[in-house]
Order: sequence, then structure tokens, then C-alpha cells
Amino acid sequence: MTQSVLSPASKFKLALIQLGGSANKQANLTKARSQVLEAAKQGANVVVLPECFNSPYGTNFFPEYAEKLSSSPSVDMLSSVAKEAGVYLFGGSIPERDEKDDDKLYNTLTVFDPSGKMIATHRKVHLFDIDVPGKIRFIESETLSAGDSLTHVDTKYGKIGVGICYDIRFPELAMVAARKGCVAMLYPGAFNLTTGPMHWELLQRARAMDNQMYVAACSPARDMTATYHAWGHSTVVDPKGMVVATCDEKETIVYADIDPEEVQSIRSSIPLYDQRRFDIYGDVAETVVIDENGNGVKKQ
Ligand SMILES: O=C(O)CCC(=O)C(=O)O
Repeated sequence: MTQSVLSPASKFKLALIQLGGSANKQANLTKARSQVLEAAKQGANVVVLPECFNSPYGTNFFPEYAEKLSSSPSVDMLSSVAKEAGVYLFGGSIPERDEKDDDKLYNTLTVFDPSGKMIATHRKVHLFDIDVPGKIRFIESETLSAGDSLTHVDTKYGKIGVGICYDIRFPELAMVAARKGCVAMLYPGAFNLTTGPMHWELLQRARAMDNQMYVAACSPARDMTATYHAWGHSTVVDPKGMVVATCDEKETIVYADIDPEEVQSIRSSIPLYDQRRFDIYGDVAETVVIDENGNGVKKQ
């Protein structure tokens, strides 16, 4: 039997900044900064920026926009505005250059507490490599390497799990976060005009419903003059799986009140956490292939 465990948590106001970006890094940083201050003015305690907020989204752009975290104008801005605004800032993501290996890049989220201290980083674990014929081909691994760890951030409002965009398609991240006591999963992301209408909201609702936790995803605003057209529709879903705040594709800030009591309440009335049967899911972490008889067999 698995009990539902939630880290000590309290209510907070979440803001998702659906930022309109450009090819000008400095302009992106300046705009992000002013939007974080605006969100704080409206009472936000936890603020999220979109995926690759300092750069256009495209494998050809990442090497040019990448920064080492130890000497990063983007990190400097995020740290100083988190402090000035007095918020926890989940700073979207930026292309990160490895400290030691200049050829190695990651898609990395940095998180700051209200004193401006960097308290967590998350390197996108699942790279966005897809090919939908005639619609979209995107191979993030052409220039990026994958991270290899999960990230759960301790805040004074409770523990929060994170993923970046394509990471949301892998339910294990949210499931592990929920089992570690996280009250919410936050995903900076940039879906597109093919997979956005198909899956963006559905994935958030699925992760929230399965894990009885809040889920939010923060997109860039759509720019039809850019090479990548983001879906927008930054959204917050509650632990019952219902959308509680969302928007269209334009530049905006989405706000939602997050109440950990809602997590406890749904977990009490539909007590999945006490009913799980880990005694019979033993092979869930094994990589299987289908043999000639149609059976799943362990990959050697
Ligand atoms: O999963 C998708 O459909 C989109 C993912 C994506 O855009 C990303 O990982 O940046």
C-alpha cells in the first residue's frame, strides 16, 4: 500500500508568463524582466517563464544563444528580478553550454527563490525528436544533449516538480514527483500548431488527473514571423483534471490560485494512493520489445 504523501504546503498564486519573444536576446531578457515584475505586482508568489525564452526556438539558434550558467546574462537577470519581485521564479529554459565541454548544449530550466538564489536546475530529459510527415519534423538532438535526472524543488509553498515541454509526454516524471510529495508539476513548453491542438491540454489534464496534483504549462506567445510557431494557450489544471486558467495564443499572463487542500481533498475521495498495486507492476521500468509471437520480452 502506498500512502498519499504531500510535503507541507500552503496556498499560493501562480503566474504563467506567455512571453512574446524575438531574435534579440537582450530584448527578450528586458521584456521577461518587466513581465515578472508585473506578475508580482498582481500578487503572484510563483512565476513561470516559457521554454527557451531568451532565444528563438530552433536547433540552429541554440549554439548562438547558449550560455554557461556560471557566466550567464540570462541567469543574472533571473536572479535579480526574482529578488526584486520577491517571488519564486521558474525561469523557463535557456540553451545551456556545458561548463567543461563547449560542444555540449542542454535545454535547461533554472529556479530562483525570492532572495535571488538559484535553488534548482533541470536539463530537459526527453529531447523533442519527432517527424510527423508533411507537418513537422524537429530533431532537438541535432544540437542538444539530454539531462539525466529528475528535479523536485522545495519552496515555502510546498514541493514542486518540473519538466520541459516534451518531458510532459512521459507520465513517469509527474508520477515520481507526486510520490515524492510534490503539489504541482510545472512545464515550460513550446508546442506547435500540429501537436498543440492535439495534445497540449490533454497531456496536462492527464498528468493532473492520474497524479491528483496541479499541472501548469507555460508557452511563448505565437509569432507567425518566427521559424517555429508556438501553440500558446498557457494553462493551469487542478488536481481533479479541470482547466482552471488558460488563454489564447497572444502575449499575456495567466494567473491561478493554487490550494494544496484541493490535492488532499481529491486524494481522500478517490484514494488512488492507498490502492496502488506496486506488488504487480514490477516490469514497468524494464525496456521491452515485442517478439514474433506478439509478446513483450525484456530487451537484452
Ligand atoms: O511534444 C510535442 O508535441 C512538442 C514538444 C516540444 O515542442 C518541445 O519539446 O519543445
